[in-house]
Parts: sequence; structure tokens; C-alpha cells
Amino acid sequence: MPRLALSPEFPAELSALAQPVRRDAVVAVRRFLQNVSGAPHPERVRGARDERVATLRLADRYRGVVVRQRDVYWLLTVLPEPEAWACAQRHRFAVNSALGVVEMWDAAALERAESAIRRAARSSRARLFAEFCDTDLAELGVGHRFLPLVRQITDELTLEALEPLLPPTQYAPLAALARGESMTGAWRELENRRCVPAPFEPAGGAELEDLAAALLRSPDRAVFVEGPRELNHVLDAPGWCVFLHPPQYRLSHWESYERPVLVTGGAGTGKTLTALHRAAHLAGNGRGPILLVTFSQGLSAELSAKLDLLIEDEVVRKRVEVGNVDRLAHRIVSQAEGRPPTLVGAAELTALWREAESEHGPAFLLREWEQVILAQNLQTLEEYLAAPRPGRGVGLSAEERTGVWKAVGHVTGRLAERGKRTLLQLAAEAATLLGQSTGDLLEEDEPRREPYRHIVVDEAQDLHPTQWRLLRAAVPYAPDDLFIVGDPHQRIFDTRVALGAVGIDAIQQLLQVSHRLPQEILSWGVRLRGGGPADGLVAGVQELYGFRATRHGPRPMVRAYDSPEEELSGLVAHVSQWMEDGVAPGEIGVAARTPALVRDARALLRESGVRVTTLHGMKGLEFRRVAVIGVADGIVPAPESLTPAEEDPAARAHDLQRERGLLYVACTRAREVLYVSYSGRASPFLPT
Ligand SMILES: Nc1ncnc2c1ncn2[C@@H]1O[C@H](COP(=O)(O)OP(=O)(O)OP(=O)(O)O)[C@@H](O)[C@H]1O
Repeated sequence: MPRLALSPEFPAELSALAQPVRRDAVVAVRRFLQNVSGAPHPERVRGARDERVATLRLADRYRGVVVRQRDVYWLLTVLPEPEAWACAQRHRFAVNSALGVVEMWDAAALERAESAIRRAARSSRARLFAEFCDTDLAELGVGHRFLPLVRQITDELTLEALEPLLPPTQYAPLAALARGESMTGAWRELENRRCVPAPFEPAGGAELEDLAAALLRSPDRAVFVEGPRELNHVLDAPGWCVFLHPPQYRLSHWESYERPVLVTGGAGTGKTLTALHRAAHLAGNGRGPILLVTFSQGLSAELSAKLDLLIEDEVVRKRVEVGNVDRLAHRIVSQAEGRPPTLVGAAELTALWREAESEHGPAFLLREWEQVILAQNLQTLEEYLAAPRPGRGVGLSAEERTGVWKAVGHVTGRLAERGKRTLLQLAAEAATLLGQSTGDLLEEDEPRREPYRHIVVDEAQDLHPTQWRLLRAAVPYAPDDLFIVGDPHQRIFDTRVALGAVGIDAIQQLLQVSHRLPQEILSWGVRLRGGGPADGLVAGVQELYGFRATRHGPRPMVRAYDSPEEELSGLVAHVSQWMEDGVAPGEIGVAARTPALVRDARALLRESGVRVTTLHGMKGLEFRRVAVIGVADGIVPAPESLTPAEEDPAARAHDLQRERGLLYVACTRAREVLYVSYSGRASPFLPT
């Protein structure tokens, strides 16, 4: 029986074929896999640069290109016959000598580039890698086939021009050396291309010839399918279900982490996908129930649907509960009290703060309560008097603090009398309940402190310290207890907490390549965000430096209009054009800062079926094309959400940063096209 592996390009190319061709091709691949009569035979290709390459006739005038070694077949692509033969002739394959992963490159194109580089090198004595001997380069996996070419490279620009032609595992360490990094730095770059953590130590040349073993070390490039069911899954599921990029794969499939893990990374670097795959991986191991939490109910529904696609086995899928922290808190408190808790509304809460007759306003008091008192879980006035007040710009004397404490006492007292609570109070109570011996609560014979064996957290940047305490209490300290992903630059709420401060001593990992954004939107977005550091999650601050994309696309369109009416007409015209271009309504997202603008845009686009939401509502979503409207001075930042500078300048600076983050989040949802508009004066956040 042949062993069949598919490349990530194959399902995508197959689905682009006309339906009858696709159907025939699927049948042919299935027959080939099962080795039954009518299965296509591998046919050698005359003039192929690599003698292991063959083609399979998959449909009338269509062929698959395969690389064959013994009983293993790696199916790369499906193309009309002439193109399939040309593809088969052009490519070469090898095993990287440092990582043991598979490499593939267009040798015909590289040969042409090589002769041009040789000609150019004759007129220059400079050689980019002169200071590195062959042994150094070999240690970095630079293959003997590439070495003569590498020796001719005179400067960094020539190397950059070769990027699309070289296998990434060849280019990455060379680019690092060219940037002036040490051998260690170059090795680190190379290591980042590794999916499977086990080191590769070839004992002899045989391993470098073993393509099948190399494919097993390259799950980003090849997936083995055992039978028709698995084949269908690979062909039908979205690409991200099957193929992860090396850092995503490594992080999500790591056997076991001794300590909690925090993965940070810019917009579209695959944090959510990594979290989903980690949850699926843990579920597959079956060591106990898993909670996958995210910020909101809406996002948890999206995550749940994605997990359904990712995990086929129902039993395994049932091991993962998907939810948000508020719901978890609600459930724990309901179970303990025997009935659902009643929540207080925002207007009632504001009225209570007013009633407290403090010299400070309701907004100030609410922040002080949430950001200082609840955040640090302060239980007594003495604790409050001694507590630091990070992020609060106005100092409070002991007398003033006593006044605030009294106001908080008034509000919490009234709430208790009315049997009402805020969501954060609920989270705090749930954490306390879990901290007690909760045998009764969880209806267990054996008292235990937690309902989950693993917790995976998405959108971690916006969780409040109280919510972190709840999560910490909901999973015992053990290997693989917490796997957390987030991006401090996308924070859109007021909480900033270093995980260490809430008892989560996490190992930090970074994802740096955005697979959603084209470079043009990413660069513009980074300028919009201010490029400045963000704090929270990790101790200290985190920079956006080093964040990059792999694709190019059009630059964001920024359009100025004379009036709000014209701006809305402009929006409708653009959205209509996109739909005429063939973009499905579900692939278009429209966002604005204010509910009024959202209402107006919704009314105009009602028939179209596109999603229109607030900037907040864009969190965690993704669209092919995105329009953000009303990015005008006086709307973004929203004046009413800014603390007056005279009241608290530090809080105002935080507010501005949060508003910036909000716009950044909305703009970085676009996979292809970003359109931004305003009427009147542009928002001060827009890059010039
Ligand atoms: N391995 C992959 N295969 C296919 N597409 C991918 C892969 N990784 C990332 N992408 C693309 O990038 C998008 C972003 O992934 P994901 O939502 O996981 O990123 P994120 O880091 O959580 O983003 P954000 O923080 O901006 O919400 C995916 O929806 C997909 O389009």
C-alpha cells in the first residue's frame, strides 16, 4: 500500500478546479490511497531535475505532481498536464542537514538567477559571507547544492532578491548572518522553522536521503493520510485545521509545559489558531476536562464553531468546554447559591456612586474600585491605605482614601441589600468559592479545588486581575495548567496586569509573523498604534518591533469627505463595488466608534448582508475587506470616554492609548483591503 502525504497547496488547488475535474481527481486520489483497480500509476517525467518526481493522472488532462521514495508519495499539486510536467521538471527536493526537514525549490529559476549573480559577481570583490567558512554555513544547514551560489553573493540586496527562490530554511539563517547576527542568532532563526522539537542528529548520509522521515518532521509541509476519512478531512477542512506554520505548530503541539505558557504576538499571527490547536492537542491526550475561554460570549461562539471543525471525534470534542470568564463566574456562583445571581445595571450603579456623596465623581470612584481595590483584592481600609495605585495619576491622601473607601462601602452595602452584584464582584466571589473546599459545590465525593485539568485563554490582554484569580483558582498547579494567548497592543479595556502579580508565573513565547495582514496594512497599522510599547500580561513593556507579514497587498485607502452624508454615500459605493468584485457579504466588515454611526451605516447597508458593528465588536474577527468610518476628530478618540486631564492625567493617557488600540484592532481585521474614512478633520490617530 502506498503511504500518501499531501502538501498544503494540494487541497487549495483542488478546490479551485471546476467541479467535475475536482470530483474525478478526488476519486483518483482515493483509489491511489487504497491501491484499488483504476488507481493512477506514477509516471516518470522526462527531463526532471529530481529523479524522484513523477506525475499521477488525476482527471482528464489534469495531473498531480508527486515526489516518491519507496512506498511514500508526497502529492504536491494538481495542474493541467503541460503545467504539471513543467512543474515536475523544475523542482528539486532535499532534506535540510541541520533540522532534518524537507526542502523544495524551483531549481530552474534558481539556475537562471545563479548565472546572473555570477556575472554580476565578476565585477565586485565583495562577498557577503566571506567571513564564514563552509563548515559554519553547513552547521546552519546551508546545503552543498546552494553553497557555490551563496559564495557568489556580493551584498544584502542580492540575497533579498533570492528570498522567493530559496527554501525558507536556507534563506532564514543567511538573512540573519547578512543582518550582522552571530552564528547563534542565525541558528535561532533557523530553529524557528522547526515544527517538531526533537533535535536532528544525522549519524550519516542516509538520514539526509530519507525524504519520508523528513516529511514526518515537516507537518507544515506534509500531512500523511491513512484512509478515505482522513483524506476527506484534509481536503474539506479549512487549511488552518491541518497545516500550521512552524512556530504555531511547535507551541501548540509541545508535549508538556512545566509552567503556564503565555504566547504574545501581533494581529493575525495565529494566536487564536494556536490556542485552538493547543486545546485540541490536550483533548487528544485526554488527561482531563479543558476550558477554552475568551473574552466575550460572541467570541466564544466563534471559537466553539472553529473547534467543531478542528476536532472530528465527538468524544474528544466533548472534553473541551468553550466559554467566557463571566459565564464561568456566573455558573459557579449560581451552583453555590442555588439560584442565578442578579446583576446590577450600569445606570443603577452610577446612581449609587452619586448617592455616596464623595468629593470624587462616579467615573473616578468606579475606576478606583475596579482598578485598585478589586484588582488587588483589597479587603480592609488598612490594606487600601498601604496599597500602590498603578496607573492612577492623581495621588490620594490618607484622608481622601478613607473617603473613597467609605463610598465603596456605601455602594457595596447597597448592592448587598438589593441582592445585586457587578460582573467583577461575581468573578471575585467565584474565585473565593473555588478557593474553599468545594467538594459540595462541584458535587464531588472527594473535595477538590477545581473543575478543570487545563485552561486555554484567548484574548488575554483584556482580562481583569479578578478574572485571572478566578482562572487560577479553577485549575490546579500542574504541568499544562494554563496556556494563554494575547496581544497587549490590542487591549481595548482598562485592565493591565502582569500575570506574575496574579500568581501565574508564565514562560513567554512570541509569534512575529502576521498571516492575516498584507505588509502594507500592517505597517500602516503599526504607525497608527504609535509603535510605542504596551504594558500588561508580561512584566515590563512589549514593543511591536520585529512584527512582519509574508504578503503584499494594496495600501490602506484613507478618504476624506466634506459631510457625514457624503461619507456614508462613499461607504455604500465602496461596499457595492466590493460586492460587484465578487466578495461575499460575510467577508466584508464595517465598523464605527459610535452606536449612532453604526445605526446609520446599518440602515443603509441593511439589504447587503454585510456586518456592521462598533470598533469594540470587531475584536477577534476577520474579513477580506474592512471599512472603518467616522475616523474623525471628535469621534475617535471618543471624547466622553476620556478622563479629563485635570482630573487625572495618567488615566487620560491610558484612555488615549486604549482608544488608539481600539482603532488598531478594527483596522487589523482586514485580510485584503482596508478602507478608512472621515468627514471634517481627521482623527489625530491617523498616520499622516
Ligand atoms: N496556519 C495557518 N494556516 C492558514 N491561515 C492562517 C494560519 N495562521 C494564520 N492564518 C491566517 O491568519 C489569520 C489570523 O489567525 P488568528 O485569528 O489565529 O490570529 P490572531 O493572532 O489570534 O489574530 P488577532 O490577535 O488579530 O485576533 C487566520 O484567520 C488566517 O487567515
